[in-house]
Amino acid sequence: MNIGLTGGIATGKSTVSRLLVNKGALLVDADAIAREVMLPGHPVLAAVAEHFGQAVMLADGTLDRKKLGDIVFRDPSQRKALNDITHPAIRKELRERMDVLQREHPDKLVVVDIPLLYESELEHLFERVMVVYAPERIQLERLMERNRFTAEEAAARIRSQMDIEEKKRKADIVIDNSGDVEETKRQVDRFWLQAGLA
Ligand SMILES: CC(C)(COP(=O)(O)OP(=O)(O)OC[C@H]1O[C@@H](n2cnc3c(N)ncnc32)[C@H](O)[C@@H]1O)[C@@H](O)C(=O)NCCC(=O)NCCS
Ligand SMILES: Nc1ncnc2c1ncn2[C@@H]1O[C@H](COP(=O)(O)OP(=O)(O)OP(=O)(O)O)[C@@H](O)[C@H]1O
Repeated sequence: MNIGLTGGIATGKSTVSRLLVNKGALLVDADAIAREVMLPGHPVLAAVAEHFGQAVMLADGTLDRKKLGDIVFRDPSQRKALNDITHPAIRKELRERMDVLQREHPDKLVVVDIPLLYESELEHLFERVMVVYAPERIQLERLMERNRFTAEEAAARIRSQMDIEEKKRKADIVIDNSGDVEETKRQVDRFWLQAGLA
């Protein structure tokens, strides 16, 4: 069995995926793969440097993530360019890892955490989609706190994704993470029972 796990930036996807892993689920993490393809030596990083120029590279040959983020979260056409370069490789790796885990562990729940699942129209890959929800006000607060972003920087990132209310409407399963983590854990436990995984 598999689920796609999504939500908005900083709504709590990592928090919920950790709770699911603690219960025995296996995790594929798109953000982690996105970081791997940006490591020195990877052709995706070379293509990023080619498109955005040396200004987004640090002296040691690694990506200046802050600089690239400032560009792409401000400018939709540059964001599209980055997505066009990175997403095919991320998607391929994601599918491969998901297939291997499902083949090797047919009895386990495979959770695939993808921030841009709906934006990239990847619903068809999953039996069900779980959305981790928190209203935009809380999303903004947590994002500013965690990343030390200004309100403007945090809002630009939120605006670069589909509205969290729309994701909630599309979801097969909603985990509301606007309360404390204990409340979220209770919802995850309930899902686990209802899905027959206990
Ligand atoms: C622009 C980059 C370098 C900024 O790095 P930074 O360390 O500041 O952020 P990080 O990678 O931790 O991402 C944080 C969150 O931002 C959001 N986000 C990232 N990229 C995008 C994007 N292209 N569009 C919308 N939201 C995005 C996601 O919710 C993600 O969880 C980085 O996000 C990146 O390489 N993005 C392109 C790949 C991608 O789309 N990743 C997200 C989905 S797999
Ligand atoms: N229920 C909660 N109560 C208070 N803080 C929370 C709660 N859930 C998550 N947080 C905090 O909010 C921030 C965002 O959570 P988390 O990293 O799980 O979100 P995410 O959706 O995985 O983020 P991203 O989209 O950036 O990958 C973190 O600093 C986390 O510690």
